[in-house]
Amino acid sequence: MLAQSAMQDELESLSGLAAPRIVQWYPGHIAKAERQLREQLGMVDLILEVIDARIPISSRHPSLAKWTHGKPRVLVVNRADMVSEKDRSRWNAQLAESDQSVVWTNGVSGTGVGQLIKVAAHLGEGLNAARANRGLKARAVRACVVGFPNVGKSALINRLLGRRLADSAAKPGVTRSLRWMRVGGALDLLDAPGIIPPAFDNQLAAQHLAMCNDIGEAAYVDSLVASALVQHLQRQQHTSNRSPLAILQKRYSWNPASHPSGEDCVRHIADSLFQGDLEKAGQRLLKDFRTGVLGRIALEHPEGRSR
Ligand SMILES: Nc1nc2c(ncn2[C@@H]2O[C@H](COP(=O)(O)OP(=O)(O)OP(=O)(O)O)[C@@H](O)[C@H]2O)c(=O)[nH]1
Repeated sequence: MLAQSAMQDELESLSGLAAPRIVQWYPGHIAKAERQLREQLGMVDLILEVIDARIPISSRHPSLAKWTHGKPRVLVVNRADMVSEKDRSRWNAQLAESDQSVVWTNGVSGTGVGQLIKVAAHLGEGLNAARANRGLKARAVRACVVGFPNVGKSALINRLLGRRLADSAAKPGVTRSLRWMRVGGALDLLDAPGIIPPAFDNQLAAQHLAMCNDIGEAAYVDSLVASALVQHLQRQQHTSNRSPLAILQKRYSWNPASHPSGEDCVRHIADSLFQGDLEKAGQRLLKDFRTGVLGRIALEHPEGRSR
């Protein structure tokens, strides 16, 4: 799978962080959805694997390659608007080395969706050429949209359909059942609920998913995840006055010289805005990150280092 070694490097390089513990639940409806999805995969021609541009390593489902048995997969890197152009081109260079087609999208504005339809149509032509050779009639290409919760699958499907059919909301676990939808005459789409592995062996990947709110039904302490996020940003060594840390300092009058650690930062916000309530401070900080108030921030980089 793409960048597995980079994933190890990236995640190991974070091991110095104060590590919040992420306890993941694997509720019955997710287990059922995964079972149904795996049954449907036999009927599918093409996988549209949607990942989060901020965490292109941690948001790849570890079992997908095994389940899809060499079927063509398009890597749909959604939330392209949430990372910088520089980060996108660094990832592009790395992703170009894999044999998967890669399309960057924005599920809200629809940027990249036309390209995605073109790539799917092209793969569909190959499929129908093979069918014609076997004396079979041409048919719509069947594509399945797969990914972690909250990465933007439903938003993308609505963009592909050109109308709002799939429920899309800023919280994980909105899509609860599988259903087929038709895009024009040439593409059938299977919308699937977000899937997560039954357990997270790698707590650091789980932290990244928690920071981005892509983890589905999991339990974690917001203040600890927020504090790990601040420490992560501190390691990225931005220098500009529009860097995430500079925005944080200005927004919360936070002085890292007197309050140096991520935990100090959360505590400072708690004391100054929330009468010492660390959880409210953690939630505010995570919201700032997730809504882009702190700027465009990629948490994972292809070189295997956080920056
Ligand atoms: N900034 C930004 N937000 C996006 C993008 N794509 C989706 N979103 C937003 O992210 C939130 C989650 O999107 P959904 O489409 O519901 O995600 P999902 O993967 O279907 O979620 P589940 O139903 O939990 O599996 C919504 O508020 C979307 O508007 C994107 O490319 N950029």
